[in-house]
Amino acid sequence: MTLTLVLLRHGQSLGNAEGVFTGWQDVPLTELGLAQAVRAGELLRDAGLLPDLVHTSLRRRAITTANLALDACDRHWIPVARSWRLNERHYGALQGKDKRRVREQYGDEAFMAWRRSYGVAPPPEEPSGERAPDGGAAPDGVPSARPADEPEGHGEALRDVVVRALPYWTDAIVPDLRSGRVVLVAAHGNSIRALLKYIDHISDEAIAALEIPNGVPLRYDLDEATLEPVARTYLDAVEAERQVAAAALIGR
Ligand SMILES: O=C(O)[C@@H](CO)OP(=O)(O)O
Repeated sequence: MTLTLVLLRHGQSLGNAEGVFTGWQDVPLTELGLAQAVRAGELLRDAGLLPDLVHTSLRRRAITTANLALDACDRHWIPVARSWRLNERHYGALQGKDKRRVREQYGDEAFMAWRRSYGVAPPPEEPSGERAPDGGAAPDGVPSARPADEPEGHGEALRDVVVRALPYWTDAIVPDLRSGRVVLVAAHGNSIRALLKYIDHISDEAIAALEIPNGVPLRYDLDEATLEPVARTYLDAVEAERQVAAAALIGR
C-alpha cells in the first residue's frame, strides 16, 4: 500500500513576475498565477487525484492557489490546516530587492549561494522602524499583522527551513497521510525544496539544482510503512520542465 501526497507551489506571484526576492512578504498572485492555480485543480480533477485535506502556509499566494485549485476540482469544502512552518524561506535583507540588481551587485556566486545552497543564509535585515517586524508588509507598504503563532522572521538558509518545516511534516502531515487520505500541501519553492530534501534524501550539494515550478501539482506515492517515495510525478511534466529550464534565467 502507498500513501498519496500532492505538493503544489503557488502560482506565479507578483514577486515572481517582478523578479523580486519575496520570502515572507505577503504578495498576491498575478493573472497568470491565478490561471495556473485553476489549471492545477483541473489537473487534479482529470487525474482523479482528489485531495481529502489541505495544508497551506500563512501567505496568500499559497492560500489563494489552494482555494482556486480545490474549487476547480470540486474539493473546496475539504478541511484545511495552515502553518507558518510551510512559509517560504525568510530572505532577510534581500526581501523586496530586485534579483537582477542583487546579482549584479554581489556576483553570481553569492547570488546563487543565497538562493539555492543548503547552508548559506541571506544577509540579516537592517533594523528599521518603518518595516513590519516580519517583513510581512505588502509591497504597497500596507502592514500585515503577524499571525499569532508565527515567530518574528529572520534570514533563513534552506537548512533552517528544513529544521522548522520538519516538525510540521512529522506531527501534522504524516498523521494525515497515515490515515489513508490524499493530502495536498500548498506552499512555496523553498519550503517544498526543504520537504523534498528530507523525503527524497537529497544531498546538501544536489539540492542546489532542484527547482520547483509554479502551479504544477507534484504527486508522491510513499511506502506506507517506511514513507520512502515509490513514485513521483508532475501532473503536467512538459510545463514543469519548461518552468525549470526558464528558472535558469531568474536574475539575468
Ligand atoms: O523570492 C522568493 O521568495 C523565492 C521564491 O519565489 O525566490 P527564489 O526562487 O529566488 O528562491
